[in-house]
This record gives sequence, structure tokens and C-alpha cells, in this order.
Amino acid sequence: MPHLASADALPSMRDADASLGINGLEGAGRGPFSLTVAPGSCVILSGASGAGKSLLLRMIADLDPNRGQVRLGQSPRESMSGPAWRRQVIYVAAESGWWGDDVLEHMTDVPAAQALLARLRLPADILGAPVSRLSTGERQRLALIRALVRRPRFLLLDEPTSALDAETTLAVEALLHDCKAQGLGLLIVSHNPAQAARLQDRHYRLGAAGLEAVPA
Ligand SMILES: Nc1ncnc2c1ncn2[C@@H]1O[C@H](COP(=O)(O)OP(=O)(O)OP(=O)(O)O)[C@@H](O)[C@H]1O
Repeated sequence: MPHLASADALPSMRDADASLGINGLEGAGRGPFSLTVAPGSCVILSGASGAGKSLLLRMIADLDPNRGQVRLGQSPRESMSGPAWRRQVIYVAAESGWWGDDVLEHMTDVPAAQALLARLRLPADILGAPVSRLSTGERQRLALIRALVRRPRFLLLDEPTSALDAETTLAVEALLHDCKAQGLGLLIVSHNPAQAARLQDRHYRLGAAGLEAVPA
């Protein structure tokens, strides 16, 4: 893993065969949606603005009202508390929310977060900065770091590079690629066909008729 600043900075692989299974998930008048994300794989979700992509991710994380089956391997989502579920399956919004003005207090593993800064082209002292002074792109990358250092099994990423320049976008993608190689499962909303082509193991488009597989 030559590109990693620290092997400890990435989620470790556990229960390698535990897929994220979504079956008949519906809510807010949308769905039912069914798809599977295997560990160590990347599923891209595209579709027109307003199609319901964020809603689907939020329903999987159980952040919006929904019904249907969601499982992690053999374990149904309802077998664990909401916070326990969202430690394993983390939703990262396109515009991240921060509950205080101190970046550091949001990081559950500061050394691991520190080890990822350079990879994402962030300054070494940024963890000491107030959230209110960060640029949109800095906040977006720090939200990804904040999620990664919690060592989830699946990440639901909503347009994770929407605020980034081309070179920084590639740096984020390289990190995600390495996380995937360590067993992390990814479901990523992207409007960028080139990014989809670089990252996807599978690709679905969300349209009026529901999820449609997009050929590679
Ligand atoms: N909790 C909710 N209950 C009912 N409707 C909702 C809820 N959340 C979002 N919506 C509506 O569902 C629609 C889809 O929103 P969503 O944010 O999922 O779209 P999107 O596909 O992610 O769009 P974009 O690409 O522009 O981000 C919108 O019209 C939105 O107002």
C-alpha cells in the first residue's frame, strides 16, 4: 500500500463477506429500491438532479423515514441501534454538518486523521482551524476524513468531490481506491461520468422507473 501515510489511518477489513443488502427500500413516495454493495467494491449512483439519490443514501443510513429491508451480511439493520448502524454504514453529505467550530473535536482518531491530511492535499495544521474559516472543499475533505477514521464498513458518499479541483479530485479517488482494496464498501453519488468510469465496479442510474444498471 505505497500511497498510504499510515496503514492505521484506514478502516480494517472485517467479515469480508458481509455485503450491504438493500431490498424493497421505500420512503417519501420513492422506491422500492433494491441493490447490494459488496465489501471492497464501489457502486456508483447517478441520475438527474432531484431524482432522489441523496434520499436513497439517507434512507439506507436510516436518517430519513423508510421501510423495507436493509442488512449487513446476515444482520438486519433493526437488530442494532441507529447509532450502532451509522458507525458501520456512514453517510457523508455533499455539504457536511459540523456540530461545533473546532475541527479537532469531530475527529475520533486524531493521529489517523493527521496521517490522511497530506494525501488529500490539506495543510498539516488544519485540524486546529475553526470550521467557520474552512473553504467548502476543505470541509468536504475533512468530512471524508472524519468518516474514515471511524472505520466504517460501508461509506455512502454524496458527491464527495463536488467542491474540488481536478487534481484534488484524483487524490480523493486514489484514497478511496486504497480503502476499497482494504475491504471498505462504497456507494457514491456522482454526476461525473469520468469519475464513475474510474471508480465503478457497478453503476446504477436512478430514473423515473427506479434503479437501472448502467453498462461499464
Ligand atoms: N425526507 C424527505 N421527505 C420527502 N421528500 C424529500 C425528503 N428528502 C428529500 N425529498 C425530496 O425528494 C426529492 C429528491 O431529493 P434528493 O436530494 O434525494 O435529490 P438528488 O437526486 O440527490 O438531487 P441532486 O443531484 O440535485 O442532489 C426532492 O424533490 C426533495 O425535495
